[in-house]
Amino acid sequence: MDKYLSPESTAAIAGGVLTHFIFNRFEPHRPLIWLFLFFVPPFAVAYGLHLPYTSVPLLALKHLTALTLSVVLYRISPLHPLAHIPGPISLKISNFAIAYHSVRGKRNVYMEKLHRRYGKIVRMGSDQISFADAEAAKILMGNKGLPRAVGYATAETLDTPGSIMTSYAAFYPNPTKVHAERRARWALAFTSKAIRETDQFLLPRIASLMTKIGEQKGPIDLGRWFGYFTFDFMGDLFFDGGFDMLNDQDADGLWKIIEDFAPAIASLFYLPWLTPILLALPGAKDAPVQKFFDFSIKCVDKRLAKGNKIQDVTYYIAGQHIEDEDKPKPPRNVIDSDVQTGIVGGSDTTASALSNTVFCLLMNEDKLKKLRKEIDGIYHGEGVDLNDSARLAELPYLNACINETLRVFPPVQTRISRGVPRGYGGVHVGGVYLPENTSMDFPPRVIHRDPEYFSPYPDSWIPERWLANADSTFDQPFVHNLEGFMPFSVGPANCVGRNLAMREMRLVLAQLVYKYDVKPEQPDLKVFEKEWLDGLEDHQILLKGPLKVILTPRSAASN
Ligand code: HEM
Repeated sequence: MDKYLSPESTAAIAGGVLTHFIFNRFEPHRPLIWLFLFFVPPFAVAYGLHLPYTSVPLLALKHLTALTLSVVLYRISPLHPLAHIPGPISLKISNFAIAYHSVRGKRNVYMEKLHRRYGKIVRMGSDQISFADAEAAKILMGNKGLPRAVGYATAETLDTPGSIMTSYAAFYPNPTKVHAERRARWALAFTSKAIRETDQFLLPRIASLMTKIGEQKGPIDLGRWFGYFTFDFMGDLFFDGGFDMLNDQDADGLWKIIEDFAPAIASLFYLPWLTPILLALPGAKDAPVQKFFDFSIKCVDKRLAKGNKIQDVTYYIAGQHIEDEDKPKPPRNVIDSDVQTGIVGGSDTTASALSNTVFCLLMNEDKLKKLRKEIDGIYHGEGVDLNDSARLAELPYLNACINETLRVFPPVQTRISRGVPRGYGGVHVGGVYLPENTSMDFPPRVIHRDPEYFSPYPDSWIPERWLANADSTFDQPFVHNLEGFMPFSVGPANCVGRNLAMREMRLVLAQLVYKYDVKPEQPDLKVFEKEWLDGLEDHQILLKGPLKVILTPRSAASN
């Protein structure tokens, strides 16, 4: 006992608790300050108590143990400001646990389980909660809501400060203003007229996709082809072309790079302090994310060299539309980070939605037939060109299939995030108090499958629930509350590419279903389903296993 209560032990333990207090109160972010706080106190104790310096390692061990224990006990204690939010102890102790689930890619399934157990609000980290409540989401992401969580600092490197995503994050002094400026430029690129004009790239890309998939011999991974298509289209949209994955099938291995960095980026979101440390390590320059940055910087170089004659998305986000010489234009690093956000955010999401829609149709042959009947009907009955986006937008069953996929398998599965900024003073919502520095995820997948918003069979893919008079087709009380549908998020920072994505998906699905008979390579649907669901990995980017299908061109007779 004496040993533990010796003056040096008492001083080391007090130092550990004091260090915890300093971390908690001032949140120092610089690794040098941490090193100072970890290792200087043991030296100070040795010096103050006239102990030999050989005692420092043991003192350091006691200091760090006391610090760790103090942190852990505080985080699970009733004194913690998030103590009123239920959740498993393993998650309360540290953000490492949720970061681990993010690396594994099963955060979606895990969060779903936790919400079923604990309710709409779950503590999932020392300063993190998951909030599966549509009303709260609407308030907290609305016009007077909160900015994005500090986790977006992960994307802040010297090369990429402040994309449209990160500019709206809680660590900026005035995120609302900074984001509104960025968003205004982006919005110009996504007006209805601008979207219509993208048909000049979109339609040839879809034609190429349809031809290429038809040319392949044997079963194909259709999800991969959707990825090539959406990526090429983003190249057209941002860089006046130049990506050619449909032709070279990703000879540069760019999809692989994105798949490689997704788990790391997803988990670092919960540990933003770790990013600068990792970036300082030797070899960081070879990290997959750095390769992606290098690639996109070269693309921006080439695009900017072409000047302001091309009115693509980069034209607006680079401020090439600003004629007044005196008005400031976005700096190059902002253009780079905006472009990076756009090409990943616009390609992976749409490819995921397309792949999941095809998967669901393959699992439900009757619904695939129904969709085909609708498409054949307008093509043969009305002579509608299947490039006519406006007409496709009116098709009830096509839209029902897409919406139902976005509901059951939203491409952004569990993390639309917001944070209460430091110094903001905390917020009250739906009877819950969220102190400052709280980060929260709104998980679309969990909200969309809540029977309070969609019922009956909220986990099942039933496009009929989106049709007029749907209530009469169900044998149980019918709920269809669009407040609980947010695949593109809500509020001033919702998805700017929503209408374009819907246009892409309608065109691709209509033409695919019209032109090809699609069957899963795996004849046993139970196995096919299991393999597909097991292969879905939620790393914010939704990674997918192969969607192996056999395509047969529909003969003129069967059309
Ligand atoms: C099915 C396809 C898509 C889905 C499900 C989707 C979903 C989302 C979600 C959930 C957000 C986060 C919003 C928030 O934090 O509140 C977002 C933001 C964003 N998306 Fe999409 N997206 C899709 C396609 C696209 C496309 C095609 C583009 C265009 C290139 C795009 C560009 C963006 C941008 C720039 C933001 C940031 C908006 C802002 O901060 O103001 N997305 N998207």
